Amino acid sequence: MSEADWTAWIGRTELVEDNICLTQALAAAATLEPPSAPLTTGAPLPPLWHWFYFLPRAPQSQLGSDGHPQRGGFIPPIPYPRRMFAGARIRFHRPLLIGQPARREGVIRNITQKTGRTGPLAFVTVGYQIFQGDTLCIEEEQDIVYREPGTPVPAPVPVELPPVTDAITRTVIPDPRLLFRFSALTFNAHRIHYDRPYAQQEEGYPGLVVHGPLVAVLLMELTRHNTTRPISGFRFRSQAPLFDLAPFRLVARFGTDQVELEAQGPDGTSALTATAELGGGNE
Ligand SMILES: C/C(=C\C(=O)SCCNC(=O)CCNC(=O)[C@H](O)C(C)(C)COP(=O)(O)OP(=O)(O)OC[C@H]1O[C@@H](n2cnc3c(N)ncnc32)[C@H](O)[C@@H]1OP(=O)(O)O)C(=O)O
Repeated sequence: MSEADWTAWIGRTELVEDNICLTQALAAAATLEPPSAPLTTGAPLPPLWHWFYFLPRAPQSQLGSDGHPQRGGFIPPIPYPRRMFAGARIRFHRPLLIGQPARREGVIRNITQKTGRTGPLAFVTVGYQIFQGDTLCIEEEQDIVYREPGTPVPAPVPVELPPVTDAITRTVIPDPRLLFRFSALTFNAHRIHYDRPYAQQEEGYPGLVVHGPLVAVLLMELTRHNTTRPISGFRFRSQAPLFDLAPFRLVARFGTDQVELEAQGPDGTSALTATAELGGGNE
């Protein structure tokens, strides 16, 4: 299938309705262990937790061998086999309220083909708007990248990371239980996150791959628990994969109106960078 055929997907839309149910928020809280008060019906859903709703509904018979829904429905039929979450940009207008229905309108915004250091890359940019009633609560753009089979990725060689004195840090142990729970919360059956022989033999990774959105959520959690200000925006880019083979470090540097965030791999690689915008200031 040619690139021209994929680009016919630009403008394709998808509507998903859901209830921002308490059960799912409690499952997320059990996984992420926020230090704040337990969530209740009517409370605001923490930022980025909308990823635990509007879950994929492809029947089992319509999953691809990688575990994702077969392409060619909403997502274009890019022929490259290896899918990764590359990044996202999000604006939070008003928190979603737990216990109320919501709807997510999606659209394929763009499809671009590039050649990276690792080989050909096809980026699909998906736009989302999430509403409760008539109120636009969240706007988001996600970049998904598709890659050809490549040479196996070597395991990172852990080094002693330099101490950080001007930032808040947290070390995360990405064990398979955490990855499994995050896959379950997002109903994401992609086998690179839980099926080690598949991740190693079919996609060439040295271990289970840590979800980019999990790292982003953990950085958001670090941010929101260290400020009283609302989060008005968030953007991140996954630059290198993290694996379940060794702990990684989260770093949050608070500025006046924004927080610069980073996830550092065990070898010191900057695996994911993000920026959280703080609202409620003097703007
Ligand atoms: C959920 C879920 C899946 C996952 O969570 S997978 C785990 C999370 N994601 C990752 O670990 C991805 C980590 N990133 C990478 O491995 C590399 O960035 C990637 C995507 C393989 C690209 O590396 P390259 O070395 O081949 O690319 P270059 O640095 O040479 O750049 C080439 C052009 O591509 C643009 N680009 C690169 N990375 C990104 C990115 N993350 N976001 C947007 N654009 C990117 C780069 O700017 C270059 O563009 P030019 O226009 O300047 O040529 C699930 O599946 O649901």
